[in-house]
Amino acid sequence: MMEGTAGVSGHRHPDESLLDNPELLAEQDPGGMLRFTASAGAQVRESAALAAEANLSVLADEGRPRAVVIAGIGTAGRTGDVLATVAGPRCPVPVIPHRSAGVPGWVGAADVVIAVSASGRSPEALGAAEAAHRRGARLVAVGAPDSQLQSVAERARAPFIPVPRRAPARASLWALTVPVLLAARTLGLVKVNEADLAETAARLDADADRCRPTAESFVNPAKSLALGLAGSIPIVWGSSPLATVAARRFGDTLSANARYPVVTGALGEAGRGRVGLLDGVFGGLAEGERDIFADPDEGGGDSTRLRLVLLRDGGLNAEDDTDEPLAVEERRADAVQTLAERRGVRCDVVTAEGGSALERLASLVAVPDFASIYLALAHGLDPMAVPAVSEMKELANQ
Ligand SMILES: O=P(O)(O)OC[C@H]1O[C@@H](O)[C@@H](O)[C@@H](O)[C@@H]1O
Repeated sequence: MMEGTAGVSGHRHPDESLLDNPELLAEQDPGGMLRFTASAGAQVRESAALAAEANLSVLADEGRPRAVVIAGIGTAGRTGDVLATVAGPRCPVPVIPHRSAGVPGWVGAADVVIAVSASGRSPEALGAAEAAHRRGARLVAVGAPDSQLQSVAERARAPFIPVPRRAPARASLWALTVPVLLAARTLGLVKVNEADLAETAARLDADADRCRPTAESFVNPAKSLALGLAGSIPIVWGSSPLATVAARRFGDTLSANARYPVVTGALGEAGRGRVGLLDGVFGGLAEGERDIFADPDEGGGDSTRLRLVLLRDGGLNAEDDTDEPLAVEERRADAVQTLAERRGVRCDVVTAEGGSALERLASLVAVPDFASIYLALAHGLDPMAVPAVSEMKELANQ
């Protein structure tokens, strides 16, 4: 164990053996981040039940809104990206994730604001809920029971979905996402049915089982993904808009849980610029320098390298003429794999599975979520407590 600056401690180099020692894993994860993450399927079921109890139907009384704004920060903000991608290009109204204080200037009585906050007290969600109320927009709020957000929603006579708090917020992605989707369904913006929710929950359960701490690295997809990434700079690209949301989520968890720098984005966009990273000092140039007789699995003290994680969707919308043709997406994903191989940059591929957009998203999020935690644990980092985030809040007085 190395003491870093300002009381931050951990191993500079990953301790791979730790991942196959469930007792030590539990010790390194005192807050139970693995357990919270394994509750993803249960979160889907619980939040669906909570949303059913809330009086969401009042949202539909005034018909289809002009636009929907999803206000929140961090993981709460990601739920807006999930809604936008699940609603897809055929969504009849704009779906706009909003991460800064208040709401956009144009929001008014014709619009719906969904304010989301796991703690129920982020200034961004609270400010948005208050602004929505002032401007006469329809409001729905999602967050911790008995929170400030609940009070604002009550004052505004707006539906509130009380999502039990699981600290930290990033362990509540599914608990927060489902009410957002169900509010949008009430407004006629997404087609998410009960079977989709049940199948998504079942997939999250099955993936949690494959990624459980007692499953050893060679059969555990999350442990092997973590070990592949250890010591490298991860580049995570999604082949479709849906896969790109999953890529950004992996960026969130790799940074917060494992404290790794990471580049994330859409492969289509990356192909016009950022793919150049593969040519650079952390890509082809570093690989060219490698000692060909060295053990390829040996971390060692030599140069840091990129590791590409490609999240491949494969898509459901082959018939959908407003989407990019599936064949284009597939060709581009194949191309970047070939390119990575040419540059000697190793590449992990996670391929979406499932019959609905939501289940496909879940299949791209679950294993990476666990991988980010195993990567933290391999470095002796508590995946739950992030001193820099708390210190930043203190310094900024938030
Ligand atoms: O969802 P709430 O509680 O508003 O938090 C929003 C965000 O706040 C930040 O400070 C971090 O804690 C994030 O992990 C979190 O997603």
